[in-house]
Amino acid sequence: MTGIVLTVAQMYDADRLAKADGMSGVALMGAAGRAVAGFLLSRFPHGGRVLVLCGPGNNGGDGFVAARHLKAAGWTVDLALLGERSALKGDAAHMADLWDGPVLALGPGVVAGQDVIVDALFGAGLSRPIEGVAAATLRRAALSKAFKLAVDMPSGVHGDSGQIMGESLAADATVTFFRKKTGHLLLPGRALCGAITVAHIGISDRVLETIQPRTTENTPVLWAHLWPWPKPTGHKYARGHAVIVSGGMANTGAAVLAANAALRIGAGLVTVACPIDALSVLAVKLTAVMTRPFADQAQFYDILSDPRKNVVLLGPGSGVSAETRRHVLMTLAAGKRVVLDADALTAFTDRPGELFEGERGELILTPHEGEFLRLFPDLGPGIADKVSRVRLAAARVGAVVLLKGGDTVIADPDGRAVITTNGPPDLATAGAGDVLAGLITGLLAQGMPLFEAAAAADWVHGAAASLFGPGLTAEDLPGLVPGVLRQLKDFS
Ligand SMILES: NC(=O)C1=CN([C@@H]2O[C@H](COP(=O)(O)OP(=O)(O)OC[C@H]3O[C@@H](n4cnc5c(N)ncnc54)[C@H](OP(=O)(O)O)[C@@H]3O)[C@@H](O)[C@H]2O)[C@@H](O)CC1
Ligand SMILES: [K+]
Repeated sequence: MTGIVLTVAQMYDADRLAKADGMSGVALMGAAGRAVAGFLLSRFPHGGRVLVLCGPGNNGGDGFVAARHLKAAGWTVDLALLGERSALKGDAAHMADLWDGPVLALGPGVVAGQDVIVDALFGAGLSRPIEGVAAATLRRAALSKAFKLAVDMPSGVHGDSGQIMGESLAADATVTFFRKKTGHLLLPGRALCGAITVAHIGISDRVLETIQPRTTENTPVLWAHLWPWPKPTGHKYARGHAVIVSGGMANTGAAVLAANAALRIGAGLVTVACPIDALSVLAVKLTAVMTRPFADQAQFYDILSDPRKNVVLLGPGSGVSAETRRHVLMTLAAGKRVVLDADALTAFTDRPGELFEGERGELILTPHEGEFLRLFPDLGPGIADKVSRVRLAAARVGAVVLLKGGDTVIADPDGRAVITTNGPPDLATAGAGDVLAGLITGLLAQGMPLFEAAAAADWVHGAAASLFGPGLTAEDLPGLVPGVLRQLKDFS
């Protein structure tokens, strides 16, 4: 059960189920606080001076535990609490009673040259924007050169959405418990967590059988077993035939990027279908990729009629037009596996229903945020976290939806979702989306299931970009794929 990510509500369920199974709240909190202290003891073996910022709930309770262990290990510990000590309840009150040092009143003045700041103000229970003295203290702490360790979540980051509520404190590292939460992986939250350690605090994995989480971090564990490695007995026709529809003469670049990517990731054959005027341009740019011109709809349909052509990518460079719309609808009706990107999505602005009606083959949509909002104007960022939004869209259209970004989310209509975290910022470059669409198309040609193909392609895209680093352009990406495939082959 690797890579599983929980919502805040699911984490509270895990807590409840662990307690029903005999774990005590004090034992859980004791383990959580010990894990925080343990992180610092191994990171700073010579000790130091630490400030522990404690909030009024159980996140603060973890802070009291960590403070006690650090003091016992010889650290100089300053501890500051938001609110009255007498207002603490339950396990947090118990842990505060075990703390035998002074308790300062929280305020900016408590930040005073410490080596480490432990942020145990708010975790899963953050319920409104941070204001007042808590916000002022976090702002002051942000100016400190101290190493900042967040307990569970950086305070101010919402555990589900990763959004900042009012104020926040960027951490150098975060210690969370049992499993990561979606807010650790979605932006901007992920950027505030630093390196994340998941500590085991005695909750059994068995609780997951009841909780049935549906979200995972995108790693090869999810899909490497389905990777379509070529077989010794195979031939190119067994590896599928992808069709990529190009735009006209002035818009061939996107299809070229996608076609090269599809071939690199292993599609047996790739044909770029193009308007007649684009043929001479494409013929110069493509060698292993075939070209096939069409003059009208009948000829376009003729290209689709070959049953060996099993997947079609439309959208990159195709133009937002009635013709693009017609091509999409014809391809869907032909029962092919279809990848829709860019203009093929925008062409259905205000009429997305047309995409989702009638009999059709398997479909995946790969919008960026703007394209997503054109198709699903009621599923904007304001309504829920990104995972929930994409999941709703996928269920509505009965298609896999991949919403791009630094925190790409992919959802299947059956409710599964993944969050991709390996893409470096260098991927924000022209044409990178065309390469991604091509990678997905190439895996679909080889018969990989849609959801896993999208996740695998997105991960390979991120890994390829990471191999290159700064200065990356989209043209570099297909050539980096073999290096990633070699790593994957060792893995699987
Ligand atoms: N689940 C588990 O298995 C385990 C969980 N553990 C730990 O428990 C943490 C969750 O604890 P929690 O539920 O007590 O929530 P927490 O984050 O302390 O905040 C709630 C308090 O803050 C207050 N408050 C909220 N927002 C506020 C604001 N903006 N400004 C001001 N106040 C605000 C809120 O007030 P209220 O909304 O009730 O008025 C309430 O008093 C979790 O992150 C982990 O660290 C571990 O011990 C191990 C096992
Ligand atoms: K915190």
